[in-house]
Amino acid sequence: MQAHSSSSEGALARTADGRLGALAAIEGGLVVSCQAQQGSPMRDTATIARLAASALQGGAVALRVNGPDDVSAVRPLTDVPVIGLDKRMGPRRNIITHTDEQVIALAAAGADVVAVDATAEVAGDVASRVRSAVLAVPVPIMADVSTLDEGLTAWDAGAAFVGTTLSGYTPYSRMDPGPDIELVAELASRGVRVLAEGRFQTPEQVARAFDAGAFAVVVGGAITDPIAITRRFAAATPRST
Ligand SMILES: CC(=O)N[C@H](C=O)[C@@H](O)[C@H](O)[C@H](O)COP(=O)(O)O
Repeated sequence: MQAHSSSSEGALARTADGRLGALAAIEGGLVVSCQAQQGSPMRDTATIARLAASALQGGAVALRVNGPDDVSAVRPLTDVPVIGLDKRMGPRRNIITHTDEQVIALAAAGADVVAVDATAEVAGDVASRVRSAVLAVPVPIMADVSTLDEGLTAWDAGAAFVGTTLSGYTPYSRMDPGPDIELVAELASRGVRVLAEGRFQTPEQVARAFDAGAFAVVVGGAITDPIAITRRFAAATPRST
């Protein structure tokens, strides 16, 4: 078993330019993902900014925001960390930031943390992809992974956070209807700083992720997607087919 603590120290050292606050600000809190896909009535930068402001009033300790335009709009609203990503269509519908150009654009737009796709499916060589992103910008990198192996590799390559974001979205990862708390526990037990993310629907699940060792929990659709929220309630009605 490799020691994984050295990457943690590396992440802290990399953020000693004043960004150390990002780690401390996120620890033990709720991060709210404020995103809307093309085709949604919510897909409008001003609307995303209002979602972000609402999440902040509700107690979010950080925000996760898609694309440089939305990051730029949300940045001036708050001092809490903004995790930027750039989600594109590709072999699957949710390819997260996968080039250094995207990483640099997000940091330039004001992201305090940049999330990258660290799945073998997209990155191929996960270690090289993460290392390259780490060297490209002076802000911490969050590696969005789908499996334990990807998470450990990304952490050893210098990611400041590993997100369970993509578990259930690669063909080889665990496909659970709910959040992958098992992956959170597996990563945390190896000393990885884990952001639990993906398919959280209830506060009880959030508490379970912290019990499993999560550094913080990211919730998206259950808070910020009125279409998905409506569907959940509509499905409980006699009219639902
Ligand atoms: C897989 C993928 O595309 N995830 C994206 C990553 O940023 C977002 O669409 C999710 O909303 C986010 O991860 C939060 O997850 P959830 O909305 O399930 O709470």
